[in-house]
Amino acid sequence: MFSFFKKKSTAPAEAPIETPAAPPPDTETSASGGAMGWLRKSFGAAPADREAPADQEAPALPATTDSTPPTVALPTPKPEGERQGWMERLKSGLRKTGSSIATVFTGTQINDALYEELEDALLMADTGVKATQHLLDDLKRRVKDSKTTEPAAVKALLADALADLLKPLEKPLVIGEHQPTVIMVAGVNGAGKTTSIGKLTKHLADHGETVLLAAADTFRAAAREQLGVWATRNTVEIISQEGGDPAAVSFDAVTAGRARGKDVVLVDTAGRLPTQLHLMEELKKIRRVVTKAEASAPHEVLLVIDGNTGQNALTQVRTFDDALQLTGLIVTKLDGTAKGGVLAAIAQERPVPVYFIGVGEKVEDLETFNAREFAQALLA
Ligand SMILES: Nc1nc2c(ncn2[C@@H]2O[C@H](COP(=O)(O)OP(=O)(O)OP(=O)(O)O)[C@@H](O)[C@H]2O)c(=O)[nH]1
Repeated sequence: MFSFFKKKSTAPAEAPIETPAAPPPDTETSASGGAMGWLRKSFGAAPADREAPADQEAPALPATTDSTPPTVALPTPKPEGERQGWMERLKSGLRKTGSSIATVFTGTQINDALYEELEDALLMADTGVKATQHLLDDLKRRVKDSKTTEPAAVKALLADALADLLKPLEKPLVIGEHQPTVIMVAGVNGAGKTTSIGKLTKHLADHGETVLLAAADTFRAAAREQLGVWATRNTVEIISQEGGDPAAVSFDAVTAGRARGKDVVLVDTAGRLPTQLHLMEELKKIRRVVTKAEASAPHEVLLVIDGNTGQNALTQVRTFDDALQLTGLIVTKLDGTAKGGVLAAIAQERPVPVYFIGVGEKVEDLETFNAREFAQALLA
């Protein structure tokens, strides 16, 4: 599945633990735990040029025993069979979105009717007015330049236009530039946060990463339990507390992650609607308090969006980005959705990088986002 890179020494696996109540967020704590093995790797290529928020510009945590610079490399090529398998799942997941677009190209002529039909199909796929207009203009230019006369060839040109539009969203998640890499995850209820964190944890753990999970949903027992299951399954530690302040749990987790030499701290937050202003304030507080625990953190602020929600997902990206200065997205549930065009809308209107896309509930159904693969799968 994901591509991981070079691994240095590994430490023995730790037993999963449930920690006691978190300390107050304003107090520096020294959590127990021995030093772990150090790893330096990345999910892929160098970061794209999205500006880091001002409060993320503090120097990186120097607490590392590893003199090797972080690996920032291109994704490891997947074995042929594995790659094929993913493309098949992606294609089948996107079939509902793609089929109505693909039907447009079954005629014999390239004329206004074709473009009108295409416009309708793109809008129906929740591509949004701006991205639809952009794609149509770009496509017409490509058709003219290439003197294309076959509708089937126009479909290939649309795939090119779509891949170019989506390209700025393609960015790998880099792990290893900080010790630990602190990743905060937010999203509306049921978007797939905990599942995506679980899948990420599994892949990180499978590749020898030491992970600490923070169950910052202190109110919903089921959410903590769900995260706890992933922690146990992957033999990683979890900081969990019933009731109390989610920011305090996050603070404790980051402090413990530093003290125990973890590679990654993943903070799972409670689901909330962007319209619930007090809960959005709570998220901002978690972010601030994480920075108190580690000046350079959070290194990633991810929003998980449900691909089924189409244009609503774009609204969520805007609002959460304004509140938290997002560094990346995970788009889930692209399987069976007729609204997969929303990625084009995001690329056009709020291009926050898409680190992963999900096309199912299984671990292998979450993969890194590749613009060309996505465009090809959509118009297959
Ligand atoms: N079909 C499909 N289902 C998914 C995908 N990702 C997650 N799910 C399912 O979506 C449901 C909600 O996922 P959770 O991970 O619990 O969502 P959450 O955002 O943590 O939810 P809250 O804790 O309530 O905010 C679960 O049944 C998941 O199995 C996906 O890519 N495709």
